[in-house]
Amino acid sequence: MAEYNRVSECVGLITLRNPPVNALSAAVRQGIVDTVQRALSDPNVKSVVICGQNGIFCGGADIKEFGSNMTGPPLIPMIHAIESANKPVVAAIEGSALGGGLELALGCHYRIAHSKARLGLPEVSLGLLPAAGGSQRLPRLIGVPAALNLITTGRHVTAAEALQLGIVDQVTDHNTVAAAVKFALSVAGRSLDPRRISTHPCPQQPDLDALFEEVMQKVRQSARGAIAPIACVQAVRAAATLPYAQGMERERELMATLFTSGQARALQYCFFAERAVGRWRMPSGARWDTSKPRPVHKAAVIGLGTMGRGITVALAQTGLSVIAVETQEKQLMEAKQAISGMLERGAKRRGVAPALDGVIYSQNIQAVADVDLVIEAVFEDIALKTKVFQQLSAVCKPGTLLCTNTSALDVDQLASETPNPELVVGMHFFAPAHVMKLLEVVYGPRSSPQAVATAMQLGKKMGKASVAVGNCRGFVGNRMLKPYIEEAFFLLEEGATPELVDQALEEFGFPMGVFRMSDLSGLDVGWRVRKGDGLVEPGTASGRSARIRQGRRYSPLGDLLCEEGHFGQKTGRGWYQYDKPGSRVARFDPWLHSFLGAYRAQHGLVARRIDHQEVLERCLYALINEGFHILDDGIAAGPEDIDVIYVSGYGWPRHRGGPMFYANMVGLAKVLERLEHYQQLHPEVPHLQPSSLLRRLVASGSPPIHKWGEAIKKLHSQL
Ligand SMILES: CC/C=C\CC(=O)SCCNC(=O)CCNC(=O)[C@H](O)C(C)(C)COP(=O)(O)OP(=O)(O)OC[C@H]1O[C@@H](n2cnc3c(N)ncnc32)[C@H](O)[C@@H]1OP(=O)(O)O
Repeated sequence: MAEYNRVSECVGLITLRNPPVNALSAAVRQGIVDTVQRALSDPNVKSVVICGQNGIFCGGADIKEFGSNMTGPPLIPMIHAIESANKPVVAAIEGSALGGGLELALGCHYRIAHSKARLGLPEVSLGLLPAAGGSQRLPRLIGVPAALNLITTGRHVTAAEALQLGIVDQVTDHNTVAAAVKFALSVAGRSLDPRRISTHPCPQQPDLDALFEEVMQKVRQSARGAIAPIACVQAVRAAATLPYAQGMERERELMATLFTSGQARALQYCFFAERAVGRWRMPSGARWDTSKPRPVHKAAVIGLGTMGRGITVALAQTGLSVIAVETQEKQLMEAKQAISGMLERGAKRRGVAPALDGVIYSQNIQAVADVDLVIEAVFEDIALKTKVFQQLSAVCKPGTLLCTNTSALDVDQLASETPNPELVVGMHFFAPAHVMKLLEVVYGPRSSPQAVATAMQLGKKMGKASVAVGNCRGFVGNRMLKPYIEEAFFLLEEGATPELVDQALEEFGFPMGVFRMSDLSGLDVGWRVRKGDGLVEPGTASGRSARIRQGRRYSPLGDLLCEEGHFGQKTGRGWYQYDKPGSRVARFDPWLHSFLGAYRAQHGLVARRIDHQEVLERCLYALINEGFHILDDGIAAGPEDIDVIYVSGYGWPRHRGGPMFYANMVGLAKVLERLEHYQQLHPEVPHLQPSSLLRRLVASGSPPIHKWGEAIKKLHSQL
């Protein structure tokens, strides 16, 4: 797991070997301890180089080991042994040096990086802190403000930035190991005292207290209840104010709390879940590893409204050539200007040239004749989309993949309007499409595995968390959102306020509660859908019967606000009021509160006191319950798919792992018991009726989440 060679006669070369990322597993740590010892005791060796195989230095501690009893040599003494060595040790950094990998490099006396390498201490994103001395060495090396920034955000820096910050000593465009060996030869015999970072004092910083106060405030605000970022600030404070040994002790104490926390488990689950969703599978048995994607060199986007523009930008930024089609000349010109602006701003942020030439604009659908893939993003209207699909089928070369960007329409129905339904998939982007991480790739029973593989690969290229899901109303994300929103409406009827509901959800960790979110996205969106479903009735009827529609409890509150022209932020009025249309600061709306009072009186509803716990249980368990239905129906292949969708697209707090992980943490029996409780109180609400999968999982002993897949298979085979 760590190979030893002597090169250039007097350099001991240690190569970490643990594919794919040379994580510091017990065997790798043992290998490092042994090979360092060997190099130091060999009188012919004057200096040492540590590198990683296959162009990657080290991806950090082996995260898979965290859940089990850790064995093997611990990291901290291993790194100390390197730092206190009497021969210079040089880290040759290619690919990544992350977490424990960078901490290992910080224990070395010198660091040489390849220009394409990335370095960072991302432990915070796993619910941890850099506890192999990273929180104590980095501030000593680069100063407190820069170290705070890196450690609390977990961001990766380029080699150029690492050089500028002083993390690395040299950057090379050539063979990094060769450069490190040359460097190691040049420094052999030099005094190492100034190179041992742990012996440095932290660089002086004026007004340290004010700095930590300010950073702590910022971190608390953005952490939304996550504890690791706060512990990171505390650890860096220890580096700035305590001698090294005491700082290390503080680092150890803080890590001990984080290491066993539910948040760390949730965040580490998210790390693996995000990778697991790439290994998609369909109910037909088709899978990621047996389905070859088609190459996509040229793509087209049809319809350049908000979604089409964002999708065009996302595609162009991957380096694809894109034909952007909009039939109306004025809209085409406006879109061209908007897309160019987005490309220019994005390129400026990333320090690259804007891909303006990658987009060709056209008013004519014939222009897409030779593309490999089309994403249709016209208005959400099945008749319009059907017409576009029929035109595309006539125009495109054989084999072109036809994708529809829809959040609600039936992908199968569209597919059935084309001569080649196997080439049709849904690509559900989230606005703004060039920014939002999530992409639902929606397959129907006739979508070919190759079409799914191609859309999934394209999503990955665009940097999206791409999740393959089956076709159903609302797919996964919006289907689960429906009971969540409905429960929030019911809570208002029963006595809650938008402020109370939102506060409970925001304290849970959502960036916005359901009502602030609804004001942002526009109340008219849901109104249009409910009208389409025949649920909206002109509103003077009163009493319970007026609130039962299509045989189930219905709250017309959202419809009534829309009838008043209160569409949310865009009209300046919604569940809150705003200074002016378009303004974002939500304020208490006295009108809304008297409206709610009058509504309750009209319907004979008596307001009662509702607490945060009830808000969370009713909104979240209703949403989770729908997640179990989705798993049972085979719409999502596993709980990870649902959780990645919710964390990357719906603001579910990452440190709570996603709705299904949260249910697993709360305990399935408890979720079932609370759903049964609320269902008894509200028998006319079907979404509170516990899913049969949830019942069966509880009956089978509530297996842990990583065993649900197996349990579901077994339960299905028993049906
Ligand atoms: C005392 C505690 C001390 C230290 C704490 C730590 O060091 S915590 C770990 C800190 N390190 C990280 O957070 C890095 C995590 N990894 C990554 O960011 C990326 O994997 C990386 C290294 C940039 C490579 O990205 P790439 O896109 O090339 O590959 P991918 O992410 O798909 O990973 C490939 C497979 O490797 C597995 N993996 C990656 N890192 C680790 C790790 N640190 N431990 C265990 N496994 C790791 C990853 O799950 C993938 O596995 P697969 O089975 O193929 O899905």
